[in-house]
Amino acid sequence: MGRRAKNKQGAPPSLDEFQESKQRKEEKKRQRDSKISNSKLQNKKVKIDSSNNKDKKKSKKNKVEEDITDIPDDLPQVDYDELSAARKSLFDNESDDDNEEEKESKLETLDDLDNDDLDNDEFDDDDDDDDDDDDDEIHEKPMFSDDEDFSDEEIEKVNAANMEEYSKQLDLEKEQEELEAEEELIGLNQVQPRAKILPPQGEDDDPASQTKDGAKDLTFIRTRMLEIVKVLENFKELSEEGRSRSEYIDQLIKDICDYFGYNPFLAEKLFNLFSPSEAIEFFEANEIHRPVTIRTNTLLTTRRNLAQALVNRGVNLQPIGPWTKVGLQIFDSQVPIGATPEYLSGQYILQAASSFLPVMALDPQENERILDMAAAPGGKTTYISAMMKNTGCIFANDANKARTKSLIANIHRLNCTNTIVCNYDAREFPKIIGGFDRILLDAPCSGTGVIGKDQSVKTNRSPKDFIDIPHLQKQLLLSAIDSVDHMSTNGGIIVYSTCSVMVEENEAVIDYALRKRPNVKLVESGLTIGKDGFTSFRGKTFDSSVKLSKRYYPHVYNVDGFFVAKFKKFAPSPFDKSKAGAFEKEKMAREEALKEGLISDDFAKFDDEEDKKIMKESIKHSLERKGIDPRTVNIDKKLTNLEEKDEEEKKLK
Ligand SMILES: C[S@@+](CC[C@H](N)C(=O)[O-])C[C@H]1O[C@@H](n2cnc3c(N)ncnc32)[C@H](O)[C@@H]1O
Repeated sequence: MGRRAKNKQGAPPSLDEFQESKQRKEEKKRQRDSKISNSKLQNKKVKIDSSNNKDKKKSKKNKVEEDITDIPDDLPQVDYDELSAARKSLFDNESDDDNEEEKESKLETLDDLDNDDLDNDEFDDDDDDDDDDDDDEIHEKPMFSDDEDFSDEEIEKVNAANMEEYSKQLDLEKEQEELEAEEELIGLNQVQPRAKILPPQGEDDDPASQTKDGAKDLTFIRTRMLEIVKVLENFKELSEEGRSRSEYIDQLIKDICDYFGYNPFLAEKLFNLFSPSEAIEFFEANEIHRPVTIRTNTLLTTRRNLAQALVNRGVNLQPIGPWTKVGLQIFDSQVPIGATPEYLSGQYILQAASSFLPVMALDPQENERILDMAAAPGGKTTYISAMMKNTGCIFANDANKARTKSLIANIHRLNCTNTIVCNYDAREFPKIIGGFDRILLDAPCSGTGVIGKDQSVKTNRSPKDFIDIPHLQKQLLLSAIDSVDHMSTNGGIIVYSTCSVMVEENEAVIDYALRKRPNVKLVESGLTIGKDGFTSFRGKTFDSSVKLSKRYYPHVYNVDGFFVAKFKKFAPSPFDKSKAGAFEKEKMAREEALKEGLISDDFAKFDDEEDKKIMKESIKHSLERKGIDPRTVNIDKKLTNLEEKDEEEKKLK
């Protein structure tokens, strides 16, 4: 786990707020950088007078107020005094403004809330303090107008009342601490000339990178990362003579591993996606949880009614942003969000904001036949169902039987009556059934977009994953394409999505599908936010239409890292009627990939010896569970029998 994750962070701001705050931070960072550079050039000790700082703080606050009044009309009016904000950026050497600190202190309470989507135990807490009085209040004091949906002002007014208590908690001590840290950092930059930031040639690391007891000095490492980024962005002027760009990059990646806790392979892969400074922003964003968000189940309620009910229970919330009419962001709550009567009766689902996007791109219509190929635990299936107003038919499939339990539970809770759950390897489609109007393939992936939620990704991913996973994704996508009806009146649509930021799992997969299935094309996703997909990456060029796909990053949009691409099938293909199942497809794909040199011989093979050991253990446990002493059974023979049976089944297939 990374250092900042350990110091558990509060929930960051809403998407719009996040982007505005980001712009302000960047401007301040630029000013700060030039200030530090000047001070270094002059090699003078910068004395920070605390009274000056107070003035500076005041003027900063005035500046923010000016900024707020400058918000264009088309953006939602955000009252910064009422909103929660992301924790102070690791590389932001100064506090943004007083409001930010105020927001931070308000958010301390949010540390208990976790945005682990649908399976979150914390939210499933049954400790529900709601009582009937609260419900009565809903009827006695309607807080929202009768419009179809509420206005942002309405929500903010109510939130203001709820948040008043928190807004009084301005933490002056914290402000002072931050100013001291700022002073210290400027001092550090001064005594360590930029020219000498790399360890001396031939030495493993700078002795100063360790504390007295031999541990990594994280303050030193953090400062060095910042300095290396500056050098890389102005290499000609700032690099040390005789040191190459790759030496700086190597050191930076080592520091990223030490500071944030990634394995070197993944750190480098992620680093390569961005400019050096943006990479640091990305790594930083992975240290904080994304905001807690819920999706209104419009089969049972409206967002306005839901918001009113939750606000009356003491939940501080706000619409996520203008791009969704069903999402609400939760700032904090006096009741467990996963156990309110509204939750239990299916009026909402805890769902990451980015998970709305593929369904919005799919744009399901009433009375259509839709396949959700990898559906568990059902966040997207239930949204599709709501968009179809419970008409038509959804096949919600998942290969993992255990996971279909939570899929079924969510479908029931959210009252989706147009859904059939099935449990196939989705590569079996269209052999099982084809001719769908639309298909969503929310593919299994490496999870590199959701590191903020699952820190284990930092150390678990290896080069093999980025061969095996895309290999499966490609087969699944071809199956999706072959299972769609190109004659569908309004459909013929396939949406491919992942919660990964890796090119191998995204652009490379959809480019592969375009090459293998010339009867599909990429079309506009209809999504109003997102960065364009890459059309080239590190020497690889993709079809120019790949630009139509959308990328989402935590540091840009304050949502999970995500990828969405929308295809339209306009002609049949010989594969539509293919009776090849998963086994044949895997075989064909493997042969093809071997020919193309995409995979090596040991690809997706198991270590037979290792495998045998595990199987023996499992047979032993299974005997014990049945009350049989394993010593009385010939386990080797049992294993051989099992292997023979397996081989026979394969042959039969
Ligand atoms: C990203 S998750 C899906 C999340 C889901 N769409 C949602 O919104 O709740 C990917 C899913 O793919 C499933 N999966 C993995 N391999 C599969 C395959 N070959 N066929 C079908 N499903 C598969 C996994 O069990 C996992 O539930």
